[in-house]
Amino acid sequence: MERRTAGVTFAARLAFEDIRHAYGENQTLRGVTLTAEPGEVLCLLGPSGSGKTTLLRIAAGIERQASGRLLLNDREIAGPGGYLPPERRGIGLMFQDFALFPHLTILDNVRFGLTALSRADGRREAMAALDRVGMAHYADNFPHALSGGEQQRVALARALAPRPAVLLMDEPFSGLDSRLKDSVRAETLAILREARATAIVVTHDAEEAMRMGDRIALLRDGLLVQVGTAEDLYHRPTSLFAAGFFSEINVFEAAVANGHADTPLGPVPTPDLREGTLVSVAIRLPGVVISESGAGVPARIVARRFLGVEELVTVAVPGGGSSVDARIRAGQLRHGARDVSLTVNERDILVFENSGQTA
Ligand SMILES: Nc1ncnc2c1ncn2[C@@H]1O[C@H](COP(=O)(O)OP(=O)(O)OP(=O)(O)O)[C@@H](O)[C@H]1O
Repeated sequence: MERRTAGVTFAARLAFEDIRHAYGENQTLRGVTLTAEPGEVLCLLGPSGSGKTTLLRIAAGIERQASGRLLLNDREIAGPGGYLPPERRGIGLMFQDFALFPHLTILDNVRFGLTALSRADGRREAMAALDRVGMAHYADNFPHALSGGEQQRVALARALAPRPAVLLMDEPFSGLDSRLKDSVRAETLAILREARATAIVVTHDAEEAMRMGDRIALLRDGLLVQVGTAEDLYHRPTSLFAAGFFSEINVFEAAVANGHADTPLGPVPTPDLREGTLVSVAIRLPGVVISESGAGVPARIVARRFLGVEELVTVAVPGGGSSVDARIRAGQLRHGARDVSLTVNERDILVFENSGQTA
């Protein structure tokens, strides 16, 4: 009997080439070019409505793009040259609610995608997939007997059982409570690594993207803003938007004068920018250092919020107009402290030329 995924290499390259799509007047994707490399976990990150799910639906073949090409291992699977229907792509899907069929056993749920196999082969493959996620002993149970995290693992087994060349996951952990989320996420990542699957994971949570992704593709309004490792996006964001997505920041607008941009926290050198250039200076919250004695910009504490390990402090800077936020180690500042001075860690300052973008 023919294997449904026969001929497909496990761990494939999936390339989006200038993908455009619209729903009526709404331009959802405006030319996205992006490649998921074999065996990597690529996270699609972006705010609600940025086009992440649409891109995933196009990859799966549920949606057909208006223009552009989709290539699986250099073979065009959607585009002017042809269109391969979803069931022949060897691309697996795991959606947000990962709904298991309540009336089927765990084994039958996993076997569901293996209909091209003989009964015995289907059972063997499904058991192997369940074993991989540590759920083989639940094979004869029904979904309602399982916790949310266990159900998620079964859903992962179901998605991996047909050995997809690429696995697409849309907010796969959003249904789990936050305590469970961390462990299930770590387990999922380990299973993806072991299966050496290429995976594209959609999330709107930057920390989740940093935890899971070998690389992260940041989307906004249907455009790819930046793609790179977590370190690239955190340390070298190319826009104020990217900076604001990966860290909490204070933002100050300024015009470059005498090689500096003036901020309420002091002048920031801008050696590469022309005089008069309008810039946004972003200062990460943990980069604002507060002390009760010592040099720095004088400021007054206006609010403090205890957050456990850290404390969120809001200070007013005389003549600064707006307030400044800082994240400090809890207990570092005396209870009742009022007049303080501020300095800034250089590595937490980012300067962006203004081009009409907002955080
Ligand atoms: N079937 C549809 N019909 C009409 N408009 C749609 C449809 N699907 C998506 N859209 C619109 O396309 C845009 C992008 O949606 P998409 O779901 O791809 O974004 P997203 O980044 O995944 O957002 P979220 O995180 O909220 O799921 C949105 O403005 C959305 O309203």
